[in-house]
Amino acid sequence: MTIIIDQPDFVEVVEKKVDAEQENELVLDGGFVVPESNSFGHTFRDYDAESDRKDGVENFYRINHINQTYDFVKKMREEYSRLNRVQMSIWECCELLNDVVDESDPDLDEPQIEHLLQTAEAIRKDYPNEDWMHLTALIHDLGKVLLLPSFGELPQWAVVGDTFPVGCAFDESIVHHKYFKENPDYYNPAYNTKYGVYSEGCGLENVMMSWGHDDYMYLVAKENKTTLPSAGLFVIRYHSFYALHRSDAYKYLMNEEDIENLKWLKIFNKYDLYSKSKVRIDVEKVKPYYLSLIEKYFPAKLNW
Ligand SMILES: O[C@H]1[C@H](O)[C@@H](O)[C@H](O)[C@@H](O)[C@H]1O
Ligand SMILES: [Fe+2]
Ligand SMILES: [Fe+2]
Repeated sequence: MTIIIDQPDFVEVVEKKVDAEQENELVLDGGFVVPESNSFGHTFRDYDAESDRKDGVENFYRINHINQTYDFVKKMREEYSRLNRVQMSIWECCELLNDVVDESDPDLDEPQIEHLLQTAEAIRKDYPNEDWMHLTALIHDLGKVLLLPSFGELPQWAVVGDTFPVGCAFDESIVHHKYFKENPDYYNPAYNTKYGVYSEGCGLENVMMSWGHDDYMYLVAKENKTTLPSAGLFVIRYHSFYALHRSDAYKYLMNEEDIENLKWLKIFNKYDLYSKSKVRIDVEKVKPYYLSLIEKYFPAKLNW
């Protein structure tokens, strides 16, 4: 059995069938083995597969699509740019994430810290010299702390799930697109055309994305003056933007720098998605390595 995975147009990414004993798996990036199914036995990101999680995930997207409006996002960005809630280190935040459950994810019901380490360790194996990618992977979902009381205890629909631009038409490729019909922006002529409030090649940094853990963590990293390269910040900020990195929608909003950074995002996504498994990482064993990266790229305490 083979599964079809969108091919990123990046030379280093290759997929090939492996030998008979691993016949259910695909090799990616010259080492990473892409499992055929998630821990529930379904193909990844199958939002229609019958499972215990299906209805909950669909209901999540219904509420998400109804409420993520241009005005809502604007308010949230203003509110959270103040970063006046908590002071803590990156590692402290990783530990906090253990208390978080993500209701949007059909592929994962493990504690979030497992997912962070599984993603980071998988990338580290295949890209040993790109330490900034290891750290990017470790922190990419930290913004999910928005669900916790000291960060405003936002509802799931305002924190997790795939993201998409607001202020222009919602692309058909977005998961459960039909629920946008209940979003007021869907009927607003200022926001419901191809470009909406944007223009061709304006650059994603000028586009407002639905509010959630991606944009929040990007703000935290940037405002606390991380020295991660621009590709790392891009990965954090757009890793849930599946319409772009999976379906090639909204490409006309990108500028040159976005096009470059998208190559890394496509690589990152394979690890973010397919490393979700029941294989546990020994946290204490890998902790010193990640602490050294945190020290290299971040201040000891950050404002959140
Ligand atoms: O359900 C998942 C989960 O919330 C991830 O953290 C996010 O990045 C994905 O885009 C989403 O599909
Ligand atoms: Fe995420
Ligand atoms: Fe993730």
